[in-house]
Amino acid sequence: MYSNIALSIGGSDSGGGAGIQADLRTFMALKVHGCSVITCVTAQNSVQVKCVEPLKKDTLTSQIDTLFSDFDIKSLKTGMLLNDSIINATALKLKSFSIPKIIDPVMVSRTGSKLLEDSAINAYKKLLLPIADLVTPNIFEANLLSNLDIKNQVDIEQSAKSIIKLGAKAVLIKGGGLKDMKGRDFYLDVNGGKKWFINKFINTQNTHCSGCTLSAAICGYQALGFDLIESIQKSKIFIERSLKNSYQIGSGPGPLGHYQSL
Ligand SMILES: Nc1ncnc2c1ncn2[C@@H]1O[C@H](COP(=O)(O)OP(=O)(O)OP(=O)(O)O)[C@@H](O)[C@H]1O
Ligand SMILES: Cc1ncc(CO)c(N)n1
Repeated sequence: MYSNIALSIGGSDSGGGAGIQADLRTFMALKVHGCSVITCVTAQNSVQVKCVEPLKKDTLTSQIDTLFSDFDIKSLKTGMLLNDSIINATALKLKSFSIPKIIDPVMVSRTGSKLLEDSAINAYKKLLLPIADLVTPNIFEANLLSNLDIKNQVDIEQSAKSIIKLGAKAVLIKGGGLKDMKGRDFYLDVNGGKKWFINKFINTQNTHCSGCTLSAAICGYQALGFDLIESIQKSKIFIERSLKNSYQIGSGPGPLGHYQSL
């Protein structure tokens, strides 16, 4: 029986750069069997998100139930959850699973489109952060979760403290959104454990869904049995290699090169 199984709960990116497609590629590169629960379908390429359609609540929950009734899923991550209703339904299901849960609070695409309705930020704070083993906001998302305007390293550490107060067991704030912080991510946990995880700056425009890839890699390494800190460490190596191997497929930022990573 093959038991290295991970689950991604998120949106489909028709361009194949982000969302479920990026997560499954990441799992595959780590030799983890990837399952997926689609929350919504996006019509997306490298320059725009043209339309978004959420799935019906029953279709969403049925995917989760069907997977857990048969597979021994070892870890899971969430990505694009779009609205209150999807966050509510997902949180209700996830509460009962005692596997590592990584919450990537996807809010806006690299091309600037909203992937989360404004009114749903509170649902993230109330329902998902309290059940998160790790939450992985970028700078923009950390600002919204902590009501700050992060400008530097000190602000990042302050924001992480606020996010822990919302109930997450650990937080990893990704520095990619600040000019001098690309590759530098700050980790803080509920026990006061803290660490800067740093990878080399890679000079590329092809960073479409570097965030999805990082959280999927952490989830994948946890499915392989590594603890959280080891999983983050390994994922930072994975992300650096994937950024080095990234490529352009349209006129905007291209995807990461997961396959060439190992
Ligand atoms: N140019 C870069 N060189 C090296 N590492 C980078 C670079 N840009 C981002 N990273 C790293 O990639 C990971 C993802 O960070 P980023 O801040 O880009 O996430 P994100 O904004 O959620 O991405 P996306 O919205 O595209 O999914 C982090 O570990 C970050 O440090
Ligand atoms: C479906 C989906 N999930 C996540 C992102 C984040 O970049 C995206 N652009 N699309």
